[in-house]
Amino acid sequence: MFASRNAVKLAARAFSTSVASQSKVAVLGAAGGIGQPLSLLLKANPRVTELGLYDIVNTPGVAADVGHINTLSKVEGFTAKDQDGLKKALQGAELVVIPAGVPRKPGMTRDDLFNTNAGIVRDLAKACAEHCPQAKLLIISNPVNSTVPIATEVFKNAGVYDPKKIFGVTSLDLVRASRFIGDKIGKIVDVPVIGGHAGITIIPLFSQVEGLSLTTEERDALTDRVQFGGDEVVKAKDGLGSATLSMAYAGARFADSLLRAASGESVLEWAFIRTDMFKNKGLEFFSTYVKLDQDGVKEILPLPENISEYEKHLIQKAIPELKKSETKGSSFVANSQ
Ligand SMILES: NC(=O)C1=CN([C@@H]2O[C@H](COP(=O)(O)OP(=O)(O)OC[C@H]3O[C@@H](n4cnc5c(N)ncnc54)[C@H](O)[C@@H]3O)[C@@H](O)[C@H]2O)C=CC1
Ligand SMILES: O=C([O-])CC(=O)C(=O)O
Repeated sequence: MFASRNAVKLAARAFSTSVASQSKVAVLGAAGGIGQPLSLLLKANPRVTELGLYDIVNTPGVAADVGHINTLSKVEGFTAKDQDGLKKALQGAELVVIPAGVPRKPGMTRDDLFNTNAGIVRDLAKACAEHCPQAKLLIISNPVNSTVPIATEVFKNAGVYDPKKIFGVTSLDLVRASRFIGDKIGKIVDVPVIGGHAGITIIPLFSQVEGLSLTTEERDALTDRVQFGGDEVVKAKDGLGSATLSMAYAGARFADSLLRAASGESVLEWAFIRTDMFKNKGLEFFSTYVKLDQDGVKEILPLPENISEYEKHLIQKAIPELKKSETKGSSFVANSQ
């Protein structure tokens, strides 16, 4: 009893303490492997005043369970069977987090999920554009490098697109990079990760970690581990899906950053967003360093000037891959009009 009360306090303390006036967060895919622990962490966040949980199945149980946690936020769960369930989950949302869709099995790439997840994200984005066009969208569903362009095209078609408000969540890459370096140096430091969220498009910037010295072999091995960290979990889960708990942690952290920014704090984050940074290469989306405010992205910061030659080379290799995924996503929406 005492332990569980402390656990809630500890979870609440993991987030910042002053509470914004009203912050409804909707989770689409709330009954899934990520959706459940993410809903739990959001319920423990004192900044969240209301949770709208939506999934095609099983959401009432998740809502009832999470709803017993003794923070003051209201929790409602809806399924596809409920009349206007999706609309009710979305109305009034400040943030919509989307982990809906299928996860990988061993041997698959994230792009292999496109055929199933593209349509799911397109349809959920349509509902967001209709019922909460001002909300910030946090897209977790893979392949992120394509699902963010998909949501963007949907919002453009609906005439409500604001590039400051659509985010691909790449926070898990930062969490992993920080963890793997932590193992080496014995303390937890931030490691910037830029690019995208699939294999070689994931680019950790170890050059930006103050005082870190890596041999070429260590740098190559750590870069590879961050780029293919998702595969490590897929393999270990052996057919039962991909990262869920670490993703929920990373997603809750990113949501908290946006809620803090919404309440007036100046917040710096890394996210996959619309940017002109590589416009000359025809690329529209890239994960990079952003300042957040109450409207979402306030400013996109330039890449650090002192990134290494090795990291510059990784960026050049990632750009064509990113471009391919981006075009695949936007063409999907254009062809499914
Ligand atoms: N961005 C990132 O760093 C990461 C992304 N992912 C991705 O997140 C997604 C979800 O992964 P898991 O939670 O493990 O999968 P899961 O299969 O456990 O859960 C997905 C949930 O989505 C629901 N769903 C399916 N269609 C829906 C719809 N139209 N509307 C609402 N809900 C719907 C399902 O009923 C299920 O409950 C996958 O695409 C996975 O690849 C996973 C880990 C990290
Ligand atoms: O690997 C996957 O399919 C899930 C994911 O995006 C990750 O864990 O980074």
